[in-house]
Amino acid sequence: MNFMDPESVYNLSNIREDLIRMEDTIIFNLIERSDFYRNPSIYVNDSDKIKIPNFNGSFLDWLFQQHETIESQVRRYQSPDQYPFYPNVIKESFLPPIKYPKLLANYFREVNVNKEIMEIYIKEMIPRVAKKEGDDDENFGSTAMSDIITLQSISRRIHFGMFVAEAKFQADRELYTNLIKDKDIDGIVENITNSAVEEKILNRLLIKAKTYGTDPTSHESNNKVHPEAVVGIYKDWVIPLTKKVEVEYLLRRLEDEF
Ligand SMILES: O=C(O)C(=O)C[C@]1(C(=O)O)C=C[C@@H](O)C=C1
Repeated sequence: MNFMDPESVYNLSNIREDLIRMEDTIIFNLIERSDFYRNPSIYVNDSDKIKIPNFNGSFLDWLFQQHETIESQVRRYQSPDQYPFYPNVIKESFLPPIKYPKLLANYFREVNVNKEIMEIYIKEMIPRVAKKEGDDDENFGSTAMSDIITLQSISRRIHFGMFVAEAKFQADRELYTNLIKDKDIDGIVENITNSAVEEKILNRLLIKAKTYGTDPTSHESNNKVHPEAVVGIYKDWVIPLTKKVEVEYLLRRLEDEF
């Protein structure tokens, strides 16, 4: 899809094609992260572990905030598929704003589940992916960089739920308008769910994770990241959070009349 061409954005098969491409990025990012220990010290605000001058937060917070401040100045967070983890560190860009056409309802910037993504990533995903539990390998910078790239790729995928939601709304305005008026969350969830598509995604992920994590010249299986871990991450969090974004977006959809 092309953000300058709204019709291409409201096409569900175009959106799903992009979601499939993102699977590759996310799997490779998880494989990169799996090369490091769990390194719990980088996720806690504890000066006995890592002392950061003039900063209240974890080492990951510190590094990620520097990134978002810089990236905001090259317009990263103007793009409708990019949502900051630390909205308060965002700066204006010295570049002129990019003039995107209207793609989503006017409150779309307020739908941001990155806080939840961050918590789940640290508590649930990292333990499933990291090479070794517990021990710090002192690769704090590399590990946190790998976390930033992985979190950004997962966040982009999940917030794509808004394009999915908008496409579904436009395909059946009457149905969704009634559900939204009734605040019928269960009805919305039921209608946005396509179990066959979900099953296909999980089956494909298992094959991709096995393939990408294995040396193609070797016959031995030496998976870098457990393929079942990737499937579990999608099944338990990535798809449910995408649906949560869809529901949050749809529940407010009648605020905007376009
Ligand atoms: O493709 C869709 O229709 C979506 O809503 C996206 C998605 C997903 O997260 O991949 C979420 C819910 C559907 O059940 C199927 C897939």
